[in-house]
Amino acid sequence: MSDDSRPSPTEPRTAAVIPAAGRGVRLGPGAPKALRALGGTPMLVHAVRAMAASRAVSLVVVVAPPDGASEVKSLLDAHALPERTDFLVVPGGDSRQESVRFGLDALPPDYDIVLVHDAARPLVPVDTVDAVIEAVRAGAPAVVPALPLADTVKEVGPADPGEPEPVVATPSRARLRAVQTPQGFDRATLVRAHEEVTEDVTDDASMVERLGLGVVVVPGHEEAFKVTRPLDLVLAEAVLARRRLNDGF
Ligand SMILES: Nc1ccn([C@@H]2O[C@H](COP(=O)(O)OP(=O)(O)OP(=O)(O)O)[C@@H](O)[C@H]2O)c(=O)n1
Ligand SMILES: C[C@](O)(CO)[C@H](O)COP(=O)(O)O
Repeated sequence: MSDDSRPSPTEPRTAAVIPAAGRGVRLGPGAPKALRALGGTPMLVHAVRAMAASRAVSLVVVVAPPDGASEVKSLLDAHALPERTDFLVVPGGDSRQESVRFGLDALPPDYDIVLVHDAARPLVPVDTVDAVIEAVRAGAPAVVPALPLADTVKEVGPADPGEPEPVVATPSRARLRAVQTPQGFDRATLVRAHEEVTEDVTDDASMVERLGLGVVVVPGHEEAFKVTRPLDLVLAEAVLARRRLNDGF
């Protein structure tokens, strides 16, 4: 689904919502994270291109920092993006959840499948995007790309001030997965989840889980990592430099 043609009129229409309204506190001082440069181009532009690389995606809704919607619009105008994809920019909210909801509210009616993709995962390969879309098309209400864990995980208990945290359990990692984006949804399911689930969650699929509906996993990709801390930016620059070398530009 990653060539230059448009999706056929009989295919379900797919839109991608990109929450990009976070500050990036863990990355350190500077511009909002999505606007910081990666290989000389704002991270958000990489994320938008990653979604638009899939032939199935015909609309990308960018959820901009609350006071930065016009800056983001100018940014998208200034960078080459595929002509077959439409773009919308809306202001974001105080939390990722709220930003995604604002993105969903802006979706035109004729989209059946919605991807939600962090601007902070700028390098996700198109094959991962397409695998998520295929699984939703095959009937899953919610799909997450995920990878097995490399580290052993400990659950810790509360600690007295100044004391080390006590380990209370070591879950078997065989069935644990580190979840990435884009997460893909049947649109009606995602909208219902955002209407009905009020607890704070860290990803959209957990809201669908709370509705009691099935969420399935497709293989994630190492290059879909999230740029969260300064070292992630170093890794992202290295991955991008390697791609540019391999592509010969
Ligand atoms: N109010 C918010 C908070 C986060 N996000 C987006 O959600 C994605 C994942 O969030 P994260 O990596 O945690 O980004 P930040 O919230 O910016 O990071 P931090 O917690 O370090 O401030 C990012 O693309 C971020 O822009 C958003 O759209 N609106
Ligand atoms: C959605 C997510 O990227 C899946 O791993 C993640 O949960 C976002 O978490 P964050 O704390 O908002 O970075």
